[in-house]
Amino acid sequence: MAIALSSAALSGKGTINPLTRVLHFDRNCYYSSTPKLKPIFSLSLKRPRFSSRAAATMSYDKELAAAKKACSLAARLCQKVQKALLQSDVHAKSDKSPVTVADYGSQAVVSFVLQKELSSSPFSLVAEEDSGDLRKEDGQETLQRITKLVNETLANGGTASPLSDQDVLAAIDSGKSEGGSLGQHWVLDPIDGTKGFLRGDQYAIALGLLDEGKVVLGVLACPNLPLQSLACHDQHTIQGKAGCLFFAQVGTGTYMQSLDGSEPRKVNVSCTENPEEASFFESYEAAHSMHDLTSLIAKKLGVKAPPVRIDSQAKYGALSRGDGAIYMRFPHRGYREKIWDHAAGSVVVTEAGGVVTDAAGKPLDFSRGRYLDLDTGIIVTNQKLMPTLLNAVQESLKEKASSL
Ligand SMILES: Nc1ncnc2c1ncn2[C@@H]1O[C@H](COP(=O)(O)O)[C@@H](O)[C@H]1OP(=O)(O)O
Ligand SMILES: [Mg+2]
Ligand SMILES: [Mg+2]
Ligand SMILES: [Mg+2]
Repeated sequence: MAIALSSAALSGKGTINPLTRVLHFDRNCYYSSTPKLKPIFSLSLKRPRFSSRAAATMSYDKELAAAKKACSLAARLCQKVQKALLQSDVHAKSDKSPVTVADYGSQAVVSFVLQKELSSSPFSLVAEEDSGDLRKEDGQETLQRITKLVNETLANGGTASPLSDQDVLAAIDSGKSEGGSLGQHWVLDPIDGTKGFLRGDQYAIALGLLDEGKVVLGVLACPNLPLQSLACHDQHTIQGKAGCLFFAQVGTGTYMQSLDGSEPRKVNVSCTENPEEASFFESYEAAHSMHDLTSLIAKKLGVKAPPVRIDSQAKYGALSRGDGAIYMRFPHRGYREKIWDHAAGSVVVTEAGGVVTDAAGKPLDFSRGRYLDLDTGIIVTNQKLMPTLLNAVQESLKEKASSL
């Protein structure tokens, strides 16, 4: 099927801009049985701590409900800021302050809501932002804007007593945990895809929970992601509603609902086995992932469709519902991946039947602190395609290295 997508279409707006790209998507089909792993990569789907699906379901229900509430409220805050940003003039768009306000505001809201909803449990949060700049003299005006925004958002969510500037700083700074392999730690990217946020395109509020170093639940709020599959859009389709909330709990599958609260539906990754029919996602920003390398891999695989380039962990969400079949991410030399950029996304995809590994085929290890210690890149696809993808990745990396 040939379809056309524009950055405007992907961002949930109704116009097609001159950057419209023609894309081919595989037909969506879904896993119905427990996926089996091929031995080429050393992944374990064992779920320690749980002896049954029921036990897994019971274990994190309360945490999941709190995480969904926190991310939905933070998404409202971000939407409000992005709307104001897009209505402002061109000069204001290159100003970084709106995204700063939304980043801090989102982190404060998530932190506050989790602590309030789960007040009887110890709280540890590994989050991207800290309040250092807001505590400086020239940060006071920004802090006041953030506090106002946070209070407006929480009042809409039913919290009556307003927070002070100091409460907001404390909520942001509770994200300083180092994580690790012991106990439970929340992992938050308050706005993942800041570039997309500023452009008016895709971004996500990404929240995961680690238990003994494993991601046991994840929530991805994607305010600009269309509810309909990206594979269903064409040039002539009027853009439908946008705003998706993906959530997954280990052992129970992945679900998606609209951010304004529709009934959740179970989602599954694409089951295509033929790489020629597969489409692949990658970063919109060439500075975040090597587009030349992914194009070499795609050529080797025989992928016919051009890449679908979108920002943020919205890629994991879209992949979990089968909008495309592959996600490849190869940051430039020297970049260190952080756990908050993949924790929520990885559990959303794996619970939908997908596999997430580094370029050597190893599972991502979230137990080593704030950074992921991995080999070269991150690749994501369904169980059947992974061995083929891994081969193509490793051959392409060798070719690239020998051509240098
Ligand atoms: N130089 C870089 N290389 C790779 N990723 C980056 C780089 N700079 C920022 N990022 C992070 O990449 C992620 C989004 O990438 P993409 O949209 O391309 O998938 C975000 O987490 C973004 O951080 P941030 O959360 O601050 O936006
Ligand atoms: Mg990020
Ligand atoms: Mg971020
Ligand atoms: Mg950032």
